[in-house]
Amino acid sequence: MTGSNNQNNVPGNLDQHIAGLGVNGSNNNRQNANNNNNNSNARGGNSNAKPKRYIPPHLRGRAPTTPVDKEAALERTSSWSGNMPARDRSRSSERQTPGAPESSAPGRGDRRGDVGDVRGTRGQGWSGRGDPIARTTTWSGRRDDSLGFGGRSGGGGGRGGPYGIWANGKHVYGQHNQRIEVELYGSPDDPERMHTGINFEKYDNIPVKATGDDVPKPITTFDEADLEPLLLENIKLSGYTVPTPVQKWSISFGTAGRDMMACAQTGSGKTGGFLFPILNELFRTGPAEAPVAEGRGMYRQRKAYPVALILSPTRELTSQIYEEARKFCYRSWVRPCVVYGGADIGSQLRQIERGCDLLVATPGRLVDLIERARISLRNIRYLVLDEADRMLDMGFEPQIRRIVEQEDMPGVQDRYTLMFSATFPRDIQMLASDFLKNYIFLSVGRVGSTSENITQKIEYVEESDKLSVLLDIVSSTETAGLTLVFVETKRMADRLCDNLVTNGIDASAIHGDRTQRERERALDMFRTGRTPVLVATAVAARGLDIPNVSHVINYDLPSDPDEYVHRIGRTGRAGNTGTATSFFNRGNRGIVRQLIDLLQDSNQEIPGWLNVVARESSGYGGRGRGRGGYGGSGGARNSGSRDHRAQFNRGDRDVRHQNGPSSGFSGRGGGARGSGGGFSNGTSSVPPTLENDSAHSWF
Ligand SMILES: Nc1ncnc2c1ncn2[C@@H]1O[C@H](COP(=O)(O)OP(=O)(O)OP(=O)(O)O)[C@@H](O)[C@H]1O
Repeated sequence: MTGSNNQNNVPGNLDQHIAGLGVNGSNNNRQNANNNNNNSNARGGNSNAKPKRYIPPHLRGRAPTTPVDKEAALERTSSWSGNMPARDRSRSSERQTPGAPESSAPGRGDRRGDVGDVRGTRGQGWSGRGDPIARTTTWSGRRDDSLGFGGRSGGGGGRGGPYGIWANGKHVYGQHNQRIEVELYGSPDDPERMHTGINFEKYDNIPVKATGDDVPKPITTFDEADLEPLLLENIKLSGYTVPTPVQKWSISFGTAGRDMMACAQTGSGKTGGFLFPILNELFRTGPAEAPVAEGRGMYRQRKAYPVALILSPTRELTSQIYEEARKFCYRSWVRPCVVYGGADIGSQLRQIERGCDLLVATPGRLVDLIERARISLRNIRYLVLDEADRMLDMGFEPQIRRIVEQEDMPGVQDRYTLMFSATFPRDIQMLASDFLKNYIFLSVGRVGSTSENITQKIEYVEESDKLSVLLDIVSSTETAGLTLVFVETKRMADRLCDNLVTNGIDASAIHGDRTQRERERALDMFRTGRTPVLVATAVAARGLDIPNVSHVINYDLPSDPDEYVHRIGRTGRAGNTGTATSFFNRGNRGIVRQLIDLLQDSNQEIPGWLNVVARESSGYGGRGRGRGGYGGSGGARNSGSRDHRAQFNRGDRDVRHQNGPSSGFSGRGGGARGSGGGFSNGTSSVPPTLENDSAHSWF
């Protein structure tokens, strides 16, 4: 695809090697990019010619919708989002080009404006997909608030509304509501809905290991799992027919009442992995006892007492988890709620007041609300740290300790704690143990490994050539779907986005310096295909689940291999396939060994030149890590560790053989190295053993 493809197996020392790769690659790439621009291809053209507009595959052939006045919609949005600063008008790509075809999928930003208008007419229901807070406000108008805010029972169920209640020790379901069902679950042909891909069933071939005392057996199917009927119904409405491995195990751990630390590959269903066991138990057991009222008079009821708390590191991921929770809480007594920074706190407070049983939050906003005495954690029975390794690294750990240890949350013995991530460095595992009791460590695939659904390419590209190569790639007709481009700095994200727009590519940018409104809008534009290229910083690296992302490009490679795993994991989700291309040059030598480990581990092709770089870069392995997990001159990948307790030889059991009849192992033998062949076929009779595993240098 690019000139740098020809550079494999170049002999010579590192500098010659790199210099040669850069020069040749750059010329070819420039040439290619220019050719592409002159040809005015699928995604762009030169700046003089009118660019042909790119239409993502899932929107092709659909009738354009009536254009809407987006600026007016944005203004309406301010009715709920408070005093947001004016949008940066320089992001020309995020405004619809006059006369350009409108996406048939209505943008969330536009619908959000409508929702803002609807808010004053509670109880009428709606079917848009706007702001979750505004939406909940509308829904929540049907609750019987006289019952207080402890989160036990709304009045909706009893009056034919969509809300369930808990009454006389029984779960009384709310009524079906077709509009809400369409809004929550979409329709089968909804382009914004994630469809499982051809490799979904192969998740069962991934080796699973659960270690700890008395590990219960996993469930095999949703139907046989003895799930609460309403949860089962909602799972089916969501289009899930078969549980993914992490769900099979976590549901059984939930039933057994065990804490867990679960590590499973990106896009393999970890959100359901923590929501299902929690909701199953909540649906079965009902709400907590009402807390003793605090304060007096009208202020008495203003504090919420959630029973489940899910903490996640970014606003967008928090919002996404909340959307997932809404699907599975439908018609139940459990009211999900969301709070995160950057959004209007007044709306969030009103939402909380109307009922808050399951709270999804970013740590900063939660601390704010605790300080305002609007949330108490004393009723918490379930605590989830999603992206747990991130939540416990240096940036978040003090806030997490404060929330979990220094407020009124029940202690570790009196709550269930669940931690999930695709990566779990050993040092963070050790730290995490402080928050868990007698937990089960679950690993689906190797800890910190990438999904084999992602084809990983490493291209040698000098800094000065990156833009040309990127233009070449995003302009290529081979590239279908949405493309997510990661850069290291916020400034670079803006600059690159502008460069792409100048070159006729419809792009938007997301990073921490943009207002929340701008961030959400950029994400909406991307999700709906109106700007099929999104330039992002690490803020979009973890957890985001956007259908049709077919290509992730590391314009700037991260220095942390775990960050690499999360970034490329935005594609190749739910059994779909995807491609990740990373630009590598001499500035990235610090990650070369870990990168090779990751590529080997998921049976990817390793360019010959990368091995040469690795050999000649020994000594770079320990540099530039963002946290303490990757030290050492050899640069051994710490995240490859399994359960860190194993080193103490405390009798942990390899329980992979309990994986159920439909499972089986990948047949990768002593790991993926050298075995070739993409996703394993599951027919091998040689499951990996502890001995095989320990042959890996990074265990
Ligand atoms: N059992 C299932 N059947 C069908 N689809 C599923 C199932 N479980 C999850 N999915 C879908 O798979 C996609 C990925 O799930 P999810 O976002 O939970 O992955 P994840 O493991 O948390 O990824 P990440 O590590 O990136 O956070 C989602 O679109 C989700 O709806």
